[in-house]
Amino acid sequence: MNSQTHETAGIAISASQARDNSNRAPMRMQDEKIKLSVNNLNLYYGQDQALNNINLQIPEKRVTAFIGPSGCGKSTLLRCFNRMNDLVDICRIEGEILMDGQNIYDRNIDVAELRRNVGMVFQKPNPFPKSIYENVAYGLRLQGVNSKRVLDEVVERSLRAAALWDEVKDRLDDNAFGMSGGQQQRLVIARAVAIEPEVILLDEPASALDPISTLKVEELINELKNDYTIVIVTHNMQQAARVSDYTAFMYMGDLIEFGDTDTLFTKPAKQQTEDYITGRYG
Ligand SMILES: Nc1ncnc2c1ncn2[C@@H]1O[C@H](COP(=O)(O)OP(=O)(O)OP(=O)(O)O)[C@@H](O)[C@H]1O
Repeated sequence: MNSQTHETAGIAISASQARDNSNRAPMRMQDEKIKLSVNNLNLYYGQDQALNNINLQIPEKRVTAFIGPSGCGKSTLLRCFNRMNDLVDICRIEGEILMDGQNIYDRNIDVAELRRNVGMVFQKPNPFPKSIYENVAYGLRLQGVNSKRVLDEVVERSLRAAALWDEVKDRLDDNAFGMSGGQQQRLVIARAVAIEPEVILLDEPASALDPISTLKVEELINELKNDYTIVIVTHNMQQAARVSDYTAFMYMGDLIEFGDTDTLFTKPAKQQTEDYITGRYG
């Protein structure tokens, strides 16, 4: 063990244990198909620059985590992938983000269509004040799907995908507000999955949940990556080590280091990454 690995031993053990438990093959970026490619991205809120020349490639059907201290730009970068920042008047973007080779910031991009392909789940579960069934069916109804047979199928499939079906199948007509916080968060994930996006963005999806619900959401993320490209923002480094295949460490709007999660946590290339994962700041 070299000195760097020694110094990061606390996290290194958690990361490797987490990976031992998950049967994941070692990840190599050169073997991956790239889903999202961030090229020379600068983002400003008014006069303040929040992202500085970010270059990053997000592999398909893998989990990529963004970590870093509060205010470093993790959520801002995440929100670039479904153009949520368009809703902030003072926000301005330079550079490009390619999804399957197409710049999502091109003038002719249909942003509503983009957001159907890039679903998003927030920190606080936000079900609609409707039944469990109608929460999941919502996106399809918006698309004009009214066939009960189709909706029934999609609702069941999505709730199964979100590991929630067995818990709620006998109370689909109950209001979603009667569910626990952890169930609500899985319901919101089912709602996102129902419209079959290609990418799912998760912004601290477990930070408002108890440890058991957190574990369920983490297990769910591990399942979902079979079908979806997942990008997750988390404050919790053990969580990043447990759920992600690749990790990006950000600091003050810069992408400091990006790599496969094992390497980043056990042999970080940059001193700043090592300082952060060993708890020296943040
Ligand atoms: N809507 C906004 N208007 C102006 N500035 C913003 C806006 N949203 C974020 N910022 C600023 O951009 C910077 C990055 O914020 P961001 O929320 O992306 O960081 P973060 O790493 O996700 O933080 P946290 O972990 O605390 O959620 C911060 O300085 C923040 O104050």
